[in-house]
Amino acid sequence: MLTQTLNPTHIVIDFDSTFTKVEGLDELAHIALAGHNDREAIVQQIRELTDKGMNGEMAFAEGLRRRIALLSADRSHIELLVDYLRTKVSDSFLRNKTFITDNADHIYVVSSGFKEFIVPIVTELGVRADHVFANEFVFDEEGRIIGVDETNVLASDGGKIKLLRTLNLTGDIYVIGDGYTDYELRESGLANRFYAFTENVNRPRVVQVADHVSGSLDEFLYDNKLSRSQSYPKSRIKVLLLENVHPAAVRAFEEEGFKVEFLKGALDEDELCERIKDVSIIGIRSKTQITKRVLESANRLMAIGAFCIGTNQIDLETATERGVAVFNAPYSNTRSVVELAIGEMIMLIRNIVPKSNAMHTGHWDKSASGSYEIRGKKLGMVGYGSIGTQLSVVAEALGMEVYFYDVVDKLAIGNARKVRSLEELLQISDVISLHVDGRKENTVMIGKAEFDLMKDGVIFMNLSRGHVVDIAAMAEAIKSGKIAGAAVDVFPKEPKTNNEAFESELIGLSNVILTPHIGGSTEEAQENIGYYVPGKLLEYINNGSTYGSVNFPEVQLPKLGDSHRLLHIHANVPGVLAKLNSIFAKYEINISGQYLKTNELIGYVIVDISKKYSEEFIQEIKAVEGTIRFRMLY
Ligand SMILES: NC(=O)c1ccc[n+]([C@@H]2O[C@H](COP(=O)([O-])OP(=O)(O)OC[C@H]3O[C@@H](n4cnc5c(N)ncnc54)[C@H](O)[C@@H]3O)[C@@H](O)[C@H]2O)c1
Ligand SMILES: O=C(O)CC[C@@H](O)C(=O)O
Repeated sequence: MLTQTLNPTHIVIDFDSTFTKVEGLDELAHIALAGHNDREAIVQQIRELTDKGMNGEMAFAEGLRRRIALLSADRSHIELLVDYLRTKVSDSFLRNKTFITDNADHIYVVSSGFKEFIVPIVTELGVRADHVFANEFVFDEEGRIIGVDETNVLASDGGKIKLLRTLNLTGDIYVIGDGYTDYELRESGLANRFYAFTENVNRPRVVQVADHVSGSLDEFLYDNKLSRSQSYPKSRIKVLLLENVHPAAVRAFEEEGFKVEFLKGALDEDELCERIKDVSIIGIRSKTQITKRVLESANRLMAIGAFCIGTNQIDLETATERGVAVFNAPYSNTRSVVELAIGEMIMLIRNIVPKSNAMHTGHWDKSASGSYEIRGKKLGMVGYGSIGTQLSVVAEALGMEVYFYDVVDKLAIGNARKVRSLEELLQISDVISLHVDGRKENTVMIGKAEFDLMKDGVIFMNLSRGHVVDIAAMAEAIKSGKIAGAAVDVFPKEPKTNNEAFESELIGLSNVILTPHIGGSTEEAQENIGYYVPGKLLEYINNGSTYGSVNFPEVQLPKLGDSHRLLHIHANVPGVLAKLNSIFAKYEINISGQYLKTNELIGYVIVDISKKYSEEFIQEIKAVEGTIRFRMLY
């Protein structure tokens, strides 16, 4: 196994806000004061006293007595508190119950809280009752709390230090806690290390003096190479979400225990190179350019989520070569783009935009001249992918004759007709709509020559990618009357945020609808994407599955059973699998499942193995020539 045993190290763990997410005494007050007029004010007073004590800003004993005096609780409230605390055990402690149980002889809970509610909670997770050291309440005959057992050293200032001294533990002592009194054990010289525990609360003063900061128990166990529930602590996985992705995405990653940073806008290349250094997952939309330089700065990047359809903003080749998996949302906003395209073509063919603008300046221009129905008109689509095919169906339902040109031989839906060349499509269409992907080769695929081929008075729409059209040529075609109406949603240069100005030669031209790249920006689409993309990324991170990836060989893996999963990404050169297999044979590794998929650039091998293996075995796997990235899951 890759893990060491705890022996002869002892772990001393705090209870309130460490073992559980909350402060027991604060919660007891909340329960006991139910129905009391000043409940919130009193609980707040107790919280402030707790915080002062935890931050080392008030003598502990004084704070404790003042809190008890405010309490008004009895035994029945303690029972309710215990039930409540059962639901508030810190997630990482719950996950690592096996570790706690297996190492119970070396684990101590030392708390300034009270045994009456601590013992029932921690023993359920495997802590020995005789390893719990905490205060005890004094009750009156009716069971009301009237004080603290003053003979207990933990009721006095420096109580944790006095207590630990009496334990006479031999071997190293590591303290895990969120409060200053936990740090004092280290300061006193009794403990060797202090780990500031920040899963529930982050106290800057405590973090500042800590030897280490642990965002979860898994982090502590990982740092000390101890057996744990997570192969790599999720609290160390940093997710950077840019471009105002839907809050559902933030929630999905936070619920998973990842560290999430959220920005409304995009970042330029220099900023991104700096910010991406310690990021494991990045989420972007269409504006963030993930260039080769950005990828080379990304030391820990495992996956990119494009919260949109297009992935042309990502250097996919470099991402693949560096073993970074890319996922997008291929259908989540398709319908939104289609609906906008339909609405716009009707507005344009009816010449509504100049008429509406005139009305806003007080001009009434009632006339049918230059206004048409879309029924019976020829719609020519360039690109017959997800959006093209969906638009084809809706346009046909509105009575249009649909034609399309695609570089790939696509099956026509309904009565849509395939044409053999772009030129032919441009020549026959009354309405032309671009729905090609953003590959580099499509740069300026529509320029002066293509506009010249179009019918006079054509309606032209681009809701695909900005670089596909020569904007100067388009502006000329509008001014000359070749184009009678145009809708443009995407531009060669788009502002990074809503605060940046938009500049274009199309500004001010008649019967032109300009929209700020919002074809896919509906509440429905953004919410769909906000769930879909994190789902894909989490499947990859947690399970290794790459189904739906735009650059990785696709594998849909079964859930990890009672084994460890080894994920090996390597350059697609002959012989890697054979080398890996020879290492498995050499170390007599028991394999329960093996999967391999390759694409032009990389191979992706997934092997489920029994939990018994050595560090040397792992090192040898990592050293196989051609290895790009390696990780373990369990
Ligand atoms: N405006 C927006 O907010 C918005 C929203 C979603 C998607 N998009 C963009 O719309 C475009 C289409 O999206 P999709 O989901 O339908 O993509 P898709 O990949 O399903 O379809 C693109 C189609 O274009 C074809 N194609 C590529 N180059 C071509 C060329 N030169 N000539 C003819 N056909 C060509 C492809 O073969 C493919 O069938 C993409 O660029 C996408 O980024 C924009
Ligand atoms: O939301 C975006 O930024 C991009 C929308 C669209 O262009 C896409 O590719 O899905």
